[in-house]
Amino acid sequence: MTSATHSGTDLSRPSSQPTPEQIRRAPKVLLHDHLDGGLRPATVIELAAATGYDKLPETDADKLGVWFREAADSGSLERYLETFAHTCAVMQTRDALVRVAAECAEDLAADGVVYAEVRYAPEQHLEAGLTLEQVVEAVNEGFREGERRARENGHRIRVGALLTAMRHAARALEIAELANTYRDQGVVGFDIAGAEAGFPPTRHLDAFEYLKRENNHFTIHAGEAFGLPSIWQALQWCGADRLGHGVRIIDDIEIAENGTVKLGRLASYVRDKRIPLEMCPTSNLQTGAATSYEEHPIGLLRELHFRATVNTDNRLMSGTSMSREFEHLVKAFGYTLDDMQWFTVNAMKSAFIPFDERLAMINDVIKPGYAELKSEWLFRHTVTETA
Ligand SMILES: O=c1[nH]cnc2c1ncn2[C@@H]1O[C@H](CO)[C@@H](O)[C@H]1O
Ligand SMILES: [Zn+2]
Repeated sequence: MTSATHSGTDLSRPSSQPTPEQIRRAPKVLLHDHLDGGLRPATVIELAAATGYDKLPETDADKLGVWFREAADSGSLERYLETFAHTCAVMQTRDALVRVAAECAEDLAADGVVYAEVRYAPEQHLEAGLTLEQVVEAVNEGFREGERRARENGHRIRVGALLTAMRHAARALEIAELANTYRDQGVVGFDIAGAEAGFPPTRHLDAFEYLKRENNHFTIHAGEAFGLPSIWQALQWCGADRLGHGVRIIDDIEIAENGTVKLGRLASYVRDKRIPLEMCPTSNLQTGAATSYEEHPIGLLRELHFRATVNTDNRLMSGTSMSREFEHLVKAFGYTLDDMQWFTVNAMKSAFIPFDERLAMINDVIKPGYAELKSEWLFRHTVTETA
Protein backbone atom coordinates (compact mmCIF):
# COMPACT_ATOMS: atom_id res chain seq x y z
CA MET A 1 0.00 0.00 0.00
CA THR A 2 1.19 3.48 -0.75
CA SER A 3 -0.39 6.01 1.55
CA ALA A 4 -1.98 9.16 0.21
CA THR A 5 0.53 11.32 2.06
CA HIS A 6 3.18 10.42 -0.51
CA SER A 7 1.55 12.14 -3.42
CA GLY A 8 2.53 15.68 -4.08
CA THR A 9 4.98 16.10 -1.22
CA ASP A 10 8.09 14.16 -2.19
CA LEU A 11 8.49 14.57 -5.91
CA SER A 12 11.80 12.83 -6.34
CA ARG A 13 12.10 10.38 -3.49
CA PRO A 14 11.35 6.81 -4.54
CA SER A 15 8.94 5.28 -2.03
CA SER A 16 10.58 1.90 -2.21
CA GLN A 17 10.13 -0.84 0.33
CA PRO A 18 12.83 -1.12 2.97
CA THR A 19 15.28 -4.03 2.83
CA PRO A 20 15.46 -6.42 5.81
CA GLU A 21 18.72 -4.72 6.77
CA GLN A 22 17.10 -1.26 6.74
CA ILE A 23 14.17 -2.61 8.72
CA ARG A 24 16.57 -3.86 11.38
CA ARG A 25 18.40 -0.53 11.58
CA ALA A 26 15.19 1.54 11.66
CA PRO A 27 14.31 2.78 15.17
CA LYS A 28 11.37 0.75 16.47
CA VAL A 29 9.05 1.04 19.46
CA LEU A 30 7.55 -2.03 21.13
CA LEU A 31 4.57 -1.76 23.48
CA HIS A 32 3.47 -5.40 23.75
CA ASP A 33 6.11 -8.02 24.53
CA HIS A 34 5.92 -10.67 27.27
CA LEU A 35 9.10 -11.26 29.27
CA ASP A 36 8.21 -14.93 29.78
CA GLY A 37 7.47 -15.23 26.05
CA GLY A 38 10.82 -13.94 24.85
CA LEU A 39 13.57 -16.08 26.36
CA ARG A 40 16.45 -17.33 24.23
CA PRO A 41 16.00 -21.11 23.79
CA ALA A 42 19.57 -21.71 25.00
CA THR A 43 18.81 -19.75 28.17
CA VAL A 44 15.71 -21.86 28.86
CA ILE A 45 17.90 -24.96 28.67
CA GLU A 46 20.67 -23.56 30.87
CA LEU A 47 18.26 -22.26 33.49
CA ALA A 48 16.39 -25.59 33.54
CA ALA A 49 19.68 -27.41 34.20
CA ALA A 50 20.68 -24.92 36.89
CA THR A 51 17.36 -25.12 38.72
CA GLY A 52 16.69 -28.83 38.29
CA TYR A 53 13.64 -28.44 36.03
CA ASP A 54 13.41 -31.70 34.07
CA LYS A 55 10.18 -31.33 32.08
CA LEU A 56 11.52 -29.53 29.00
CA PRO A 57 10.38 -31.31 25.83
CA GLU A 58 13.82 -30.83 24.14
CA THR A 59 17.38 -30.32 25.39
CA ASP A 60 18.87 -28.93 22.16
CA ALA A 61 18.43 -25.16 21.76
CA ASP A 62 17.44 -25.21 18.08
CA LYS A 63 15.00 -28.05 18.57
CA LEU A 64 13.51 -26.35 21.61
CA GLY A 65 12.98 -23.14 19.61
CA VAL A 66 11.12 -25.14 16.96
CA TRP A 67 9.12 -26.96 19.64
CA PHE A 68 7.87 -23.67 21.13
CA ARG A 69 6.83 -22.33 17.75
CA GLU A 70 5.03 -25.49 16.76
CA ALA A 71 3.34 -26.01 20.13
CA ALA A 72 2.14 -22.39 20.06
CA ASP A 73 0.85 -22.81 16.52
CA SER A 74 -2.33 -24.48 17.71
CA GLY A 75 -5.09 -22.17 16.55
CA SER A 76 -6.32 -21.69 20.11
CA LEU A 77 -5.28 -19.14 22.73
CA GLU A 78 -5.70 -21.67 25.55
CA ARG A 79 -3.30 -24.16 23.93
CA TYR A 80 -0.89 -21.35 23.02
CA LEU A 81 -0.74 -20.32 26.67
CA GLU A 82 0.19 -23.85 27.84
CA THR A 83 3.73 -23.34 26.52
CA PHE A 84 4.37 -20.69 29.19
CA ALA A 85 4.49 -23.39 31.88
CA HIS A 86 8.06 -24.17 30.74
CA THR A 87 9.34 -20.60 30.64
CA CYS A 88 7.74 -19.63 33.95
CA ALA A 89 9.18 -22.79 35.53
CA VAL A 90 12.74 -21.61 34.89
CA MET A 91 12.04 -18.00 35.98
CA GLN A 92 11.63 -18.56 39.71
CA THR A 93 14.90 -17.29 41.15
CA ARG A 94 16.37 -13.81 41.41
CA ASP A 95 19.34 -14.71 39.22
CA ALA A 96 17.15 -16.24 36.52
CA LEU A 97 14.90 -13.16 36.43
CA VAL A 98 17.86 -10.76 36.24
CA ARG A 99 19.38 -12.79 33.42
CA VAL A 100 16.19 -13.13 31.38
CA ALA A 101 15.39 -9.42 31.71
CA ALA A 102 18.96 -8.38 30.79
CA GLU A 103 18.97 -10.61 27.71
CA CYS A 104 15.54 -9.31 26.72
CA ALA A 105 16.78 -5.69 26.71
CA GLU A 106 19.95 -6.71 24.85
CA ASP A 107 18.07 -8.67 22.18
CA LEU A 108 15.54 -5.91 21.59
CA ALA A 109 18.30 -3.29 21.33
CA ALA A 110 20.27 -5.41 18.85
CA ASP A 111 17.09 -5.58 16.76
CA GLY A 112 16.85 -1.78 16.63
CA VAL A 113 14.19 -1.27 19.31
CA VAL A 114 14.79 2.09 21.01
CA TYR A 115 11.90 2.02 23.45
CA ALA A 116 10.09 -1.03 24.85
CA GLU A 117 7.43 -1.77 27.45
CA VAL A 118 7.88 -5.39 28.49
CA ARG A 119 5.24 -7.15 30.60
CA TYR A 120 5.16 -10.14 32.92
CA ALA A 121 2.98 -11.45 35.74
CA PRO A 122 4.83 -11.21 39.08
CA GLU A 123 2.37 -13.72 40.62
CA GLN A 124 3.79 -16.41 38.30
CA HIS A 125 7.31 -16.17 39.75
CA LEU A 126 6.73 -16.94 43.44
CA GLU A 127 7.18 -20.74 43.45
CA ALA A 128 10.71 -20.72 44.91
CA GLY A 129 9.86 -18.26 47.67
CA LEU A 130 10.46 -14.82 46.12
CA THR A 131 8.09 -12.07 47.20
CA LEU A 132 6.24 -9.96 44.63
CA GLU A 133 8.58 -7.06 45.45
CA GLN A 134 11.69 -9.20 44.97
CA VAL A 135 10.40 -10.31 41.57
CA VAL A 136 9.86 -6.72 40.42
CA GLU A 137 13.25 -5.61 41.72
CA ALA A 138 15.07 -8.51 40.02
CA VAL A 139 13.44 -7.79 36.66
CA ASN A 140 14.18 -4.07 36.98
CA GLU A 141 17.80 -4.84 37.77
CA GLY A 142 17.99 -7.03 34.69
CA PHE A 143 16.51 -4.37 32.44
CA ARG A 144 19.05 -1.81 33.68
CA GLU A 145 21.87 -4.30 33.13
CA GLY A 146 20.62 -5.06 29.61
CA GLU A 147 20.36 -1.35 28.77
CA ARG A 148 23.94 -0.91 29.95
CA ARG A 149 25.24 -3.87 27.91
CA ALA A 150 23.35 -2.62 24.86
CA ARG A 151 25.00 0.79 25.21
CA GLU A 152 28.42 -0.89 25.35
CA ASN A 153 27.56 -2.50 22.02
CA GLY A 154 26.53 0.79 20.47
CA HIS A 155 22.76 0.42 20.87
CA ARG A 156 20.47 2.75 22.78
CA ILE A 157 17.32 1.38 24.38
CA ARG A 158 14.98 2.28 27.21
CA VAL A 159 12.88 -0.46 28.75
CA GLY A 160 9.91 0.02 31.06
CA ALA A 161 8.01 -2.79 32.80
CA LEU A 162 4.27 -3.42 32.74
CA LEU A 163 2.97 -5.60 35.55
CA THR A 164 0.38 -8.11 34.38
CA ALA A 165 -2.32 -9.77 36.48
CA MET A 166 -3.70 -13.10 35.26
CA ARG A 167 -7.39 -12.82 34.37
CA HIS A 168 -8.34 -16.27 35.71
CA ALA A 169 -6.74 -15.51 39.11
CA ALA A 170 -7.83 -13.10 41.82
CA ARG A 171 -4.77 -10.96 42.53
CA ALA A 172 -5.41 -8.06 40.17
CA LEU A 173 -5.85 -5.42 42.89
CA GLU A 174 -2.70 -6.54 44.65
CA ILE A 175 -0.70 -6.41 41.40
CA ALA A 176 -2.19 -3.01 40.56
CA GLU A 177 -1.01 -1.74 43.95
CA LEU A 178 2.42 -3.20 43.23
CA ALA A 179 2.53 -1.36 39.89
CA ASN A 180 1.66 1.84 41.71
CA THR A 181 4.33 1.32 44.36
CA TYR A 182 7.05 0.84 41.73
CA ARG A 183 5.70 3.52 39.48
CA ASP A 184 8.74 5.78 39.50
CA GLN A 185 11.10 2.84 39.74
CA GLY A 186 10.98 1.14 36.37
CA VAL A 187 7.30 0.13 36.22
CA VAL A 188 5.26 2.21 33.77
CA GLY A 189 1.85 0.53 33.88
CA PHE A 190 -0.44 -2.45 34.36
CA ASP A 191 -2.09 -5.12 32.17
CA ILE A 192 -4.27 -8.19 32.40
CA ALA A 193 -3.59 -11.31 30.31
CA GLY A 194 -4.44 -14.99 30.08
CA ALA A 195 -7.42 -16.83 28.60
CA GLU A 196 -10.04 -14.32 27.43
CA ALA A 197 -13.23 -16.35 26.90
CA GLY A 198 -15.00 -16.78 30.24
CA PHE A 199 -12.80 -14.24 32.03
CA PRO A 200 -14.15 -10.79 31.22
CA PRO A 201 -12.04 -7.82 32.33
CA THR A 202 -14.89 -6.56 34.54
CA ARG A 203 -13.93 -9.31 37.02
CA HIS A 204 -11.03 -7.00 37.92
CA LEU A 205 -12.89 -3.71 38.06
CA ASP A 206 -11.54 -2.93 41.52
CA ALA A 207 -7.98 -2.97 40.18
CA PHE A 208 -8.80 -0.65 37.28
CA GLU A 209 -10.76 1.75 39.46
CA TYR A 210 -7.88 1.86 41.90
CA LEU A 211 -5.39 2.69 39.12
CA LYS A 212 -7.64 5.42 37.76
CA ARG A 213 -7.88 7.00 41.19
CA GLU A 214 -4.08 6.91 41.30
CA ASN A 215 -3.84 8.55 37.85
CA ASN A 216 -1.94 5.47 36.66
CA HIS A 217 -1.96 3.77 33.23
CA PHE A 218 -3.14 0.36 32.05
CA THR A 219 -3.72 -1.73 28.98
CA ILE A 220 -6.00 -4.76 28.69
CA HIS A 221 -5.66 -7.83 26.45
CA ALA A 222 -9.02 -7.67 24.64
CA GLY A 223 -10.51 -8.60 21.30
CA GLU A 224 -8.04 -11.43 20.65
CA ALA A 225 -9.86 -14.71 21.38
CA PHE A 226 -13.16 -13.00 22.12
CA GLY A 227 -14.89 -10.26 20.17
CA LEU A 228 -16.52 -6.87 20.52
CA PRO A 229 -18.06 -7.33 24.01
CA SER A 230 -14.57 -7.84 25.40
CA ILE A 231 -13.26 -4.65 23.75
CA TRP A 232 -16.34 -2.73 24.85
CA GLN A 233 -15.93 -3.84 28.46
CA ALA A 234 -12.21 -3.08 28.47
CA LEU A 235 -12.88 0.48 27.30
CA GLN A 236 -16.27 1.47 28.68
CA TRP A 237 -16.33 -0.41 31.99
CA CYS A 238 -12.66 -0.66 32.83
CA GLY A 239 -11.31 2.49 31.17
CA ALA A 240 -8.29 0.93 29.44
CA ASP A 241 -5.77 3.38 27.97
CA ARG A 242 -4.79 0.88 25.27
CA LEU A 243 -5.99 -2.47 23.89
CA GLY A 244 -3.75 -5.53 23.78
CA HIS A 245 -4.43 -6.91 20.26
CA GLY A 246 -7.92 -5.45 19.70
CA VAL A 247 -8.00 -7.19 16.29
CA ARG A 248 -11.68 -8.09 16.58
CA ILE A 249 -12.59 -4.40 16.31
CA ILE A 250 -12.76 -5.35 12.64
CA ASP A 251 -16.13 -7.02 13.45
CA ASP A 252 -17.57 -3.52 13.89
CA ILE A 253 -16.41 -2.31 10.46
CA GLU A 254 -18.52 -2.96 7.38
CA ILE A 255 -17.19 -2.70 3.86
CA ALA A 256 -19.87 -2.47 1.18
CA GLU A 257 -19.42 -3.99 -2.26
CA ASN A 258 -18.67 -0.58 -3.74
CA GLY A 259 -15.85 -0.16 -1.22
CA THR A 260 -17.49 2.31 1.15
CA VAL A 261 -16.54 1.74 4.75
CA LYS A 262 -18.96 2.06 7.64
CA LEU A 263 -17.74 2.10 11.23
CA GLY A 264 -20.05 0.96 14.03
CA ARG A 265 -20.30 2.95 17.27
CA LEU A 266 -17.51 1.05 19.03
CA ALA A 267 -15.08 1.14 16.10
CA SER A 268 -15.80 4.88 15.70
CA TYR A 269 -15.11 5.43 19.37
CA VAL A 270 -11.80 3.57 19.16
CA ARG A 271 -10.70 5.61 16.16
CA ASP A 272 -12.08 8.97 17.33
CA LYS A 273 -10.50 8.66 20.79
CA ARG A 274 -7.22 7.50 19.25
CA ILE A 275 -7.25 4.31 21.37
CA PRO A 276 -3.93 2.54 20.66
CA LEU A 277 -4.21 -1.00 19.29
CA GLU A 278 -1.22 -3.17 20.23
CA MET A 279 -1.32 -5.47 17.21
CA CYS A 280 0.75 -8.67 17.06
CA PRO A 281 0.36 -10.24 13.59
CA THR A 282 2.30 -13.51 13.97
CA SER A 283 0.80 -14.26 17.38
CA ASN A 284 -2.67 -13.71 15.90
CA LEU A 285 -2.00 -16.24 13.15
CA GLN A 286 -0.94 -18.80 15.75
CA THR A 287 -3.95 -18.36 18.03
CA GLY A 288 -6.39 -18.19 15.12
CA ALA A 289 -7.29 -14.51 15.63
CA ALA A 290 -6.27 -13.86 12.00
CA THR A 291 -5.87 -16.09 8.95
CA SER A 292 -2.87 -14.66 7.03
CA TYR A 293 -0.58 -11.64 7.03
CA GLU A 294 -2.29 -10.37 3.86
CA GLU A 295 -5.70 -10.59 5.51
CA HIS A 296 -4.59 -9.32 8.91
CA PRO A 297 -6.87 -6.44 9.99
CA ILE A 298 -3.83 -4.19 10.55
CA GLY A 299 -3.81 -3.42 6.81
CA LEU A 300 -7.34 -2.00 6.82
CA LEU A 301 -6.93 -0.33 10.22
CA ARG A 302 -3.82 1.48 8.99
CA GLU A 303 -5.69 2.69 5.89
CA LEU A 304 -8.53 3.92 8.08
CA HIS A 305 -6.06 5.75 10.35
CA PHE A 306 -6.74 3.87 13.55
CA ARG A 307 -3.94 4.29 16.13
CA ALA A 308 -2.43 0.91 15.14
CA THR A 309 0.97 -0.25 16.39
CA VAL A 310 3.14 -3.28 15.53
CA ASN A 311 4.30 -5.66 18.27
CA THR A 312 5.90 -9.06 18.89
CA ASP A 313 3.77 -10.47 21.77
CA ASN A 314 5.98 -13.55 22.37
CA ARG A 315 9.24 -13.68 20.45
CA LEU A 316 10.04 -17.24 21.54
CA MET A 317 6.61 -18.78 20.85
CA SER A 318 6.32 -16.94 17.54
CA GLY A 319 9.98 -17.21 16.51
CA THR A 320 9.81 -13.51 15.79
CA SER A 321 11.29 -10.06 16.43
CA MET A 322 10.14 -6.51 15.71
CA SER A 323 12.11 -6.58 12.47
CA ARG A 324 10.47 -9.83 11.39
CA GLU A 325 6.98 -8.52 12.14
CA PHE A 326 7.73 -5.51 9.93
CA GLU A 327 9.24 -7.72 7.22
CA HIS A 328 5.98 -9.69 7.05
CA LEU A 329 3.94 -6.49 6.82
CA VAL A 330 6.20 -4.93 4.19
CA LYS A 331 5.73 -8.05 2.10
CA ALA A 332 1.98 -8.32 2.67
CA PHE A 333 1.04 -4.64 2.26
CA GLY A 334 3.98 -3.10 0.39
CA TYR A 335 4.76 -0.79 3.30
CA THR A 336 7.50 1.81 2.87
CA LEU A 337 9.77 3.49 5.42
CA ASP A 338 7.06 6.16 5.75
CA ASP A 339 4.57 3.50 6.82
CA MET A 340 7.10 2.08 9.29
CA GLN A 341 7.68 5.53 10.70
CA TRP A 342 3.92 6.05 11.01
CA PHE A 343 3.53 2.85 13.08
CA THR A 344 6.57 3.75 15.18
CA VAL A 345 5.39 7.28 15.93
CA ASN A 346 1.94 5.87 16.77
CA ALA A 347 3.57 3.52 19.27
CA MET A 348 5.71 6.22 20.85
CA LYS A 349 2.70 8.54 21.19
CA SER A 350 0.91 5.70 23.00
CA ALA A 351 3.68 4.79 25.46
CA PHE A 352 3.09 5.18 29.20
CA ILE A 353 6.12 7.40 29.93
CA PRO A 354 5.64 11.16 30.36
CA PHE A 355 4.62 13.28 27.37
CA ASP A 356 7.82 15.32 27.21
CA GLU A 357 9.91 12.17 27.00
CA ARG A 358 7.67 10.66 24.31
CA LEU A 359 7.92 13.85 22.28
CA ALA A 360 11.70 13.95 22.60
CA MET A 361 11.89 10.30 21.51
CA ILE A 362 9.80 11.09 18.44
CA ASN A 363 11.66 14.27 17.48
CA ASP A 364 15.20 13.43 18.51
CA VAL A 365 15.43 9.67 17.95
CA ILE A 366 12.68 8.31 15.70
CA LYS A 367 12.33 11.01 13.05
CA PRO A 368 16.10 11.55 12.61
CA GLY A 369 16.55 7.74 12.37
CA TYR A 370 14.01 7.45 9.58
CA ALA A 371 15.31 10.58 7.86
CA GLU A 372 18.75 8.97 7.75
CA LEU A 373 17.35 5.77 6.22
CA LYS A 374 15.12 7.64 3.79
CA SER A 375 18.09 9.68 2.52
CA GLU A 376 20.26 6.67 1.72
CA TRP A 377 19.08 6.41 -1.88
CA LEU A 378 20.66 9.81 -2.56
CA PHE A 379 24.10 8.44 -1.79
CA ARG A 380 23.77 4.98 -3.28
CA HIS A 381 26.16 5.78 -6.17
CA THR A 382 28.93 6.82 -3.80
CA VAL A 383 28.40 3.61 -1.86
CA THR A 384 28.73 1.35 -4.94
CA GLU A 385 31.73 3.29 -6.30
CA THR A 386 33.73 3.00 -3.11
CA ALA A 387 32.59 -0.53 -2.28
O1 LIG B 1 -1.45 -13.14 23.52
C1 LIG B 1 -1.68 -13.36 24.71
N1 LIG B 1 -2.96 -13.29 25.18
C2 LIG B 1 -3.27 -13.50 26.47
N2 LIG B 1 -2.36 -13.83 27.40
C3 LIG B 1 -1.08 -13.94 27.00
C4 LIG B 1 -0.67 -13.71 25.67
N3 LIG B 1 0.64 -13.91 25.59
C5 LIG B 1 1.06 -14.23 26.82
N4 LIG B 1 0.03 -14.25 27.68
C6 LIG B 1 0.04 -14.59 29.11
O2 LIG B 1 0.63 -13.51 29.82
C7 LIG B 1 1.42 -14.05 30.88
C8 LIG B 1 2.34 -13.01 31.45
O3 LIG B 1 3.31 -12.59 30.56
C9 LIG B 1 2.05 -15.26 30.23
O4 LIG B 1 2.53 -16.18 31.19
C10 LIG B 1 0.89 -15.83 29.42
O5 LIG B 1 0.11 -16.70 30.23
ZN1 LIG C 1 0.05 -10.55 24.87
